Amino acid sequence: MKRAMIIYNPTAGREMAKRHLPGIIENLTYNGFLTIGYPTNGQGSATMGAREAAEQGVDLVVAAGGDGTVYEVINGLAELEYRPTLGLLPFGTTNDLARGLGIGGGFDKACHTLTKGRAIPVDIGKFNGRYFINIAAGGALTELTYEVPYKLKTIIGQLAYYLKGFEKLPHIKSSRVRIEFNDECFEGEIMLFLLANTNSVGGFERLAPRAAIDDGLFDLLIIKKTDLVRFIHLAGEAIRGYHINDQYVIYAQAREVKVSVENNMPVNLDGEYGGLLPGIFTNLHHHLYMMVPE
Ligand SMILES: Nc1ncnc2c1ncn2[C@@H]1O[C@H](COP(=O)(O)OP(=O)(O)OP(=O)(O)O)[C@@H](O)[C@H]1O
Repeated sequence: MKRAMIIYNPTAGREMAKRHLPGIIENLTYNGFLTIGYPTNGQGSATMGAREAAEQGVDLVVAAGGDGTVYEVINGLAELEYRPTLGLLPFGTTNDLARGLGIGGGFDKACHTLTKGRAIPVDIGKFNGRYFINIAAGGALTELTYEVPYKLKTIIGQLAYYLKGFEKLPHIKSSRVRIEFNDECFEGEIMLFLLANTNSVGGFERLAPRAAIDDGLFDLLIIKKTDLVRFIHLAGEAIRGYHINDQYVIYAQAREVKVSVENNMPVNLDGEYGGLLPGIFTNLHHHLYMMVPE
């Protein structure tokens, strides 16, 4: 029998993971997996669980939670020689990665993907010794995802992020950066930059139109300094995917991106705090195997 570990965050999203756990174990067991559940109990817990699973030679590690749980699991696996296949059960608030990979459509479908889907090689990103799989970002508003308390997300879901965004919007500032990618270099004031590994970022689905999780490249977006009105207008364009040709936007694809800053700038990795700039973002091509729908 193969072995699976379900690393579940009981506090993710509307706190549904615990309720579904017996059904998940039943489903995996019927499909030939000896399955154990691993509840997370705070920061770093999913990382430890994933490491433990790999050391035990488990075949499939399932991140059952939101993007933050996936991020922690990736960080547990990335530096190991033996890396089990990764599966997702999207129980979080936003579930960007799951949406980007077409995993969803209800609990039964997501479970079906774990046992009957395809295992594909996927890229992950590395930044100053940390790893991410969906997005890395810095600058205006990018810190809001890890500033929203999880209790608020449990009560009002994604609205909690929007409220925090509105609260911060009037105070956003530009930052001076130097961003090197391919043979190009941008130096100047920006509102934010973003590196995407899928086209599902922060609930937007057209932000990084060419992003693919297995192409060895990040989609890089740099939003240059604008006034608030223009910035809000750009956000509206981004929902429809019209932002790419805007004069304030630089859009490129790159395998490695180096970012230097004048003042310390925090980095958001998959919605979690990912340390401070400066640093280099590197795409690790086909570093993991993941279960995706057939
Ligand atoms: N038992 C726990 N109690 C409180 N926090 C926890 C617990 N287990 C994990 N965490 C924290 O939860 C965060 C990850 O949450 P996760 O991303 O899974 O859900 P979410 O925030 O609701 O969803 P999303 O990221 O998709 O919006 C991490 O910061 C992690 O440290």
